[in-house]
Amino acid sequence: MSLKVTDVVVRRGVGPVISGVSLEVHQGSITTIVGPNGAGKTSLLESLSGIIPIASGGLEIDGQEISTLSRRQRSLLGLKHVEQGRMIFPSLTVRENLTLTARSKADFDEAMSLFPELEKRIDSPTVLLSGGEQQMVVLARTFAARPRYIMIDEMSLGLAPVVFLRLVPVIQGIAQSGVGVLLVEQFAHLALRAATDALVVTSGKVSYHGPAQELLADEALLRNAYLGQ
Ligand SMILES: Nc1ncnc2c1ncn2[C@@H]1O[C@H](COP(=O)(O)OP(=O)(O)OP(=O)(O)O)[C@@H](O)[C@H]1O
Repeated sequence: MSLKVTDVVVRRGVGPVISGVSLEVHQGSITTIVGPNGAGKTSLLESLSGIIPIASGGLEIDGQEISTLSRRQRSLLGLKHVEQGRMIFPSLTVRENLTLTARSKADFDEAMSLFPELEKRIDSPTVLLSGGEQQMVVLARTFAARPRYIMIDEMSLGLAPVVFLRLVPVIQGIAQSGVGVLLVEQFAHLALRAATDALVVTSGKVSYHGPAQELLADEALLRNAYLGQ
């Protein structure tokens, strides 16, 4: 079972921003995508979830071709995208945010169990929560919808590394429950340490796809991943 991307091309404006990217995310694994600014990481995730079109190439979820399906149809098949910025409903409480996506009490309870520290805030409007807690709500709400694959874009934006560190074991817990995770993260070292696989995207192309530990161990490759040099 996997999310399989084959030779995907994405155009924005005049030219391609993704030029033939292939990757595969297996259930229960975490793939971290790194690459310099403007490499096309966000555009890639946006094309996979259906925010922008895939110009050519294939996208399969557990063997089913979905590249021509709408964003909503892809989501219903279990492909969820946590976009940049905290997508919470600020006036709703933590409980209400989760109720929007959980289809059963069991799903609700399992999502809450990811973040015991949210229990005491469960009836607070999410606007009153810290940035880190708000991201916990975003993750819990997404997990409550029983995804098969989750793509997470720059979850740490505006957060201190130490706050992001608290989110890492939760993302690993989500993967251990059988979800395939695709992570784009500015704190690349932290995100690579949490990952099984790594993908380096430079100028819209894959320049490395392999074990995350191997990338972490290769100084030159990692420098290239950050700077595109
Ligand atoms: N809405 C848009 N319209 C047209 N071009 C865009 C748009 N958003 C991004 N681009 C262009 O697409 C290319 C890839 O950008 P993208 O944001 O996907 O890269 P990124 O790797 O996520 O970068 P960053 O790490 O800086 O967020 C860039 O050249 C960017 O200028």
